[in-house]
Amino acid sequence: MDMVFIKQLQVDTVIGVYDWEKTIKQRLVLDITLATDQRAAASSDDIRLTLDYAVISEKVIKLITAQPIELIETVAERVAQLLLQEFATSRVEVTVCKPGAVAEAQTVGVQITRYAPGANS
Ligand SMILES: Nc1nc2c(c(=O)[nH]1)N=C([C@H](O)[C@@H](O)CO)CN2
Repeated sequence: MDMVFIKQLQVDTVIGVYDWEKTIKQRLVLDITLATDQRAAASSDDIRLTLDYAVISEKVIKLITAQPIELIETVAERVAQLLLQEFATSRVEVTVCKPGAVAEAQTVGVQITRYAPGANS
């Protein structure tokens, strides 16, 4: 399957479980992959026939920064549902990292895969 991907999308937002986290912005870093058949876009050289990674990035940033969220699991799920609802894709993978969360670790995070209704899982 062909893929459109976005790597290391940086989003500064209010994220976290603890009270002290609710008054500051912290960085999240996302990797996103969307399955899509690219053959029609490639043969016609027409962006309207593929998934525009710039448009996707903009919508994801807007969604995440719209309101405070506690868990990065919630971020991952909301992003996956947005992508499945608004873009022509059968399968999405979303990784959300919170690099500042654990001082002893390079990064921590969650990764999910979600399918469009009717797509093979
Ligand atoms: N699985 C998760 N574990 C933790 C989360 C989270 O979102 N998912 N969040 C926190 C705190 O907000 C933490 O990042 C503060 O440093 C702890 N564990």
